[in-house]
Amino acid sequence: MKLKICGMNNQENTLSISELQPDFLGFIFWKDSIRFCEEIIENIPDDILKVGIFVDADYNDIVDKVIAHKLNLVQLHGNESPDFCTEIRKTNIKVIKSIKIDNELNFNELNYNKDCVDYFIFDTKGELPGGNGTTFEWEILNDYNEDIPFFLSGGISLNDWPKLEKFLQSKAAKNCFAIDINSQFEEEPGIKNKQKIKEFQEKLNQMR
Ligand SMILES: O=C(O)c1ccccc1N[C@@H]1O[C@H](COP(=O)(O)O)[C@@H](O)[C@H]1O
Repeated sequence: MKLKICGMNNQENTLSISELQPDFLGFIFWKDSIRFCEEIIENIPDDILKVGIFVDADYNDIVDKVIAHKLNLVQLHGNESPDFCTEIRKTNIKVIKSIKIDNELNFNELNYNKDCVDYFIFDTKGELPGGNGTTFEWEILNDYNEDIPFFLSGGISLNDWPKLEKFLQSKAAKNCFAIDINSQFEEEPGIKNKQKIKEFQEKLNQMR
């Protein structure tokens, strides 16, 4: 199971967390986020894939940031349409599309296919477009029958491990590609706690 650590915005902390060799590091380019990434983070090892997170951003803004930060993937975390995702994907960048989950989501209504997205990220619906710090009932993913792989996200913490381990062994996790962690592993917005992440990663690695 792959690991994505999201909301990095500090050079020193990012390099320190990079030593753990996560599969993905995420950088938030939505200005209203408390984790907004202003500076270009340098010297991240090439085998860690860099994900840029955008919320209803302009096409040109996304393309500019992809080039400036040498991003490998973009995570579209707003109300981006399937057509918009397809246009971004045509630039040869992989697209992760966020789907906000509450108890009413009907997966049959998902109108994104493999032409427009490479992955989904299932996150909890909340006041903010992302980073709300709350989990959703993962059992709802029993209703997900598409073959597009997904990142599981939304308020995941170290305390969730027993529940997460059970979920990952269940049928609902069949297409789960990665676990995405963010606010629950922070000392302050954008600054991640290395020890907590290490502990979580070790548990996850035992399942690989
Ligand atoms: O974290 C943010 O500030 C944020 C802002 C706008 C869009 C996305 C954002 N973060 C993403 O939300 C998920 C869930 O975060 P959390 O675990 O609930 O804190 C996170 O992984 C980011 O991909």
